[in-house]
Amino acid sequence: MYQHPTVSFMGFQLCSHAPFSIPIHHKFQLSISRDFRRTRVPKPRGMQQEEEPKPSGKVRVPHVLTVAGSDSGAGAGIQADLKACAARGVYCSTVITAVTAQNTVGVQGVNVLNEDFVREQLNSVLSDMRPDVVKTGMLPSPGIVKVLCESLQEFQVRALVVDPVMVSTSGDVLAGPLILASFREELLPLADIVTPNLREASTLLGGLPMETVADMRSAAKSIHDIGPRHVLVKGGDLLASADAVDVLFDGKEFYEFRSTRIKTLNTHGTGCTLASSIAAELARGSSVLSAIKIAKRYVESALDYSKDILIGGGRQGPFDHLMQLKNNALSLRVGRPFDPSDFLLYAVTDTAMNKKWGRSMGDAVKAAIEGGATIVQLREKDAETQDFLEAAKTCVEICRSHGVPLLINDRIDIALACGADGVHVGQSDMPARVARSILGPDKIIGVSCKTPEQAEKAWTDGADYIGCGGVYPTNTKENNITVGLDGLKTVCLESKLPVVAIGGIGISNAKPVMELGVPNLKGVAVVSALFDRESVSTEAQNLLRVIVDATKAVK
Ligand SMILES: Cc1ncc(COP(=O)(O)OP(=O)(O)O)c(N)n1
Ligand SMILES: Cc1nc(C(=O)O)sc1CCOP(=O)(O)O
Ligand SMILES: [Mg+2]
Repeated sequence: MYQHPTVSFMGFQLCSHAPFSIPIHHKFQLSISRDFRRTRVPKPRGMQQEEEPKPSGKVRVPHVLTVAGSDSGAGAGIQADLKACAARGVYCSTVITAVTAQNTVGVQGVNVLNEDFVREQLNSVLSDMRPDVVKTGMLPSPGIVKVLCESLQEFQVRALVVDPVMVSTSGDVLAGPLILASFREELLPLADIVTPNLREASTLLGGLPMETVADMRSAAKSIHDIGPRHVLVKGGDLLASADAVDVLFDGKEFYEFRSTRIKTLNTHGTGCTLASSIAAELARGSSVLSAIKIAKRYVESALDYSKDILIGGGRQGPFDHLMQLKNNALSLRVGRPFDPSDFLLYAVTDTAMNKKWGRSMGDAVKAAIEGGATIVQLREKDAETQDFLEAAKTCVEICRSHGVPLLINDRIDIALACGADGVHVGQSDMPARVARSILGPDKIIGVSCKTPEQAEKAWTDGADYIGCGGVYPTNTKENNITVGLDGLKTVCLESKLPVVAIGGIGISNAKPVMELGVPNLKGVAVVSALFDRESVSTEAQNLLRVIVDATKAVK
């Protein structure tokens, strides 16, 4: 018997061109029996994948297949699932069930995919790529639910996470009443975990009121009776509770997860993200309980991180799954890309000198920039970590407001925590290659080099510049080997990276350094010539004049 039903979503007439009711496969009849619990599809958990021989030298990566709708605004749906899995280090393949036109205002249109084509996508992925976990989101027609359940019978996976999407966070209906029966009778009995919000839990239970944590508990129990192994009722919308409370029921015990509400409107896609993060953790081998804990922690961090980002003009914005947008926006505030001319006058701070002259780190940095310093490095050998971080944050603001890059000496952790533009490392510090892998492609990394070999390694390790010295003897750095002007010239001639000269340089001897006239030499880095003086800004002004004049003279 074939029917061509027309389903209405928010006033849109949606027609699945494929039949909703298909001849029932013999195997499938078992799983739609009324006694959901006894007829659960047997799952030999993890057996299939683990028994298969792996080609030698290859690493199997955890893999989630998401079966969901596309969100053109990319805050929810397939796009959220992809980003969440990527953020959690899990591969994510996709079967698209519907394409929605939506943004931060709401859902403007829905186009449901033909269920035969959904089946084709499922076959393609499940037959070849063998996902560990399947996560479902928007399943907009009973036919699609049926196709999915059949595929899950044919291709077994370790776990099924069902996010029973029915209404979008903007209040638009994404799966109509016809789906309810399919969810209850076909999909939920197969699920390892189902993650309804309050409205979805209430709908699944025929409109049960959901006003208290006690209501959530009783809903979790009733939904568990439908067949899923675990039920997580999400209480984010619970008005009666100051905290956000989620309730998990595993058939025996209740667990409550409480967290402080994050004040943000950027919450579009939190449901999809939580479910796909749970799926990702299950794919990595976590138990359901710890998968929920980790997934919740991840979502909370992403929401907190994104609470002030602005995308779209609607009521509810997306958040930043990869927690990168804010950092990028901050580093873009420098206003221009980093350039070797930034090295002309490189000011390097010193804890003891600031103390001696009664200056805060921020005051010292401000004065150096006012005098013309083109780049700043915080080299705080004696500062306590907390004090260093607080002062570094202040210096980041000062430098940003002047468009001057700020680097941190030695301390990658401080650089990350304060949002600095990069780091400077020496031969016995964190290797530049490791620093690059931690800091990513954008941050500036400098390496101290005394020889052409070290300069070559800095280049291959992904550094952006090298510091070469000591050009002259210095009291600022103990036991420092002096390479002299000759040593500096040799390194500059061999280096593939821009070079900044350092060590004992001041107004009286900066001229011969810049007059070496080697193209790679871009400037001088100084500590005591600026910071062990009464007026940092005056010294910076005078030194900059010497450097600029000497540079002009050799051109
Ligand atoms: C620009 C610049 N060049 C060299 C150094 C020295 O770094 P390193 O060799 O790691 O020694 P410390 O400064 O950490 O004592 C530098 N800081 N800046
Ligand atoms: C931090 C540092 N690194 C050096 C190197 O040779 O790599 S010399 C040095 C100290 C530079 O201080 P001042 O300008 O007071 O001489
Ligand atoms: Mg160092």
